[in-house]
Amino acid sequence: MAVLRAASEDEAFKQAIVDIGARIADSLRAGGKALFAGNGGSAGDAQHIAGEFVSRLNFDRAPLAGLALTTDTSVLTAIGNDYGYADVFSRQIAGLGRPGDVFVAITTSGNSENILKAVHVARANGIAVIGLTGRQGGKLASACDICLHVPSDSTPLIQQVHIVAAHLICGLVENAMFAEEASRYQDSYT
Ligand SMILES: O=C(CO)[C@@H](O)[C@H](O)[C@H](O)[C@H](O)COP(=O)(O)O
Ligand SMILES: [Zn+2]
Repeated sequence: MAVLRAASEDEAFKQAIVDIGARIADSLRAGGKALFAGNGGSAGDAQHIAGEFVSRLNFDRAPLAGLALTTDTSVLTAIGNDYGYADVFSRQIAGLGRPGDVFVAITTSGNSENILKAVHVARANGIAVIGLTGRQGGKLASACDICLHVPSDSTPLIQQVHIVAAHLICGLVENAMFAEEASRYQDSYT
């Protein structure tokens, strides 16, 4: 896949993976949590990665505090119906987020309104913002603490690389937080 090859040769992309892994590990060590959100396929990615955090990725270890904001249909429909779809994530960030948490915003365009509102609320509440996006990153790009850009403008191709990057990030977090267990695991995440 040409986009994955281009990403793997892109120093900024690789550095962002390392920086994001370190940033999330720092937050979790300090008692924070990682909140994930996205629309459509990226909602699936948010859930997928939160699942790795709370359950496990590569080896048995204690659960990590990860939460997808895309899963509770009562919450999503109540907010969507009573306030509007643009508020479905921002209201959850306001209610569930705490200073020191990390919000992982997954948007291929970088311009989804509900994600941008959530980013705004996160920043206002002392929550670090990590963006997973595409080549340009839209309005998200300038609002992130760390932004991972996949060098493509195609939503499905960007998403395919997002999940590769998210697995790598999760592996780095796991390795950073559970060094002893990680030393017994064979595959390298460097
Ligand atoms: O999965 C796909 C396309 O692969 C779609 O469901 C896609 O996620 C949706 O069109 C999203 O609404 C796109 O939003 P975003 O990535 O621009 O924030
Ligand atoms: Zn898709």
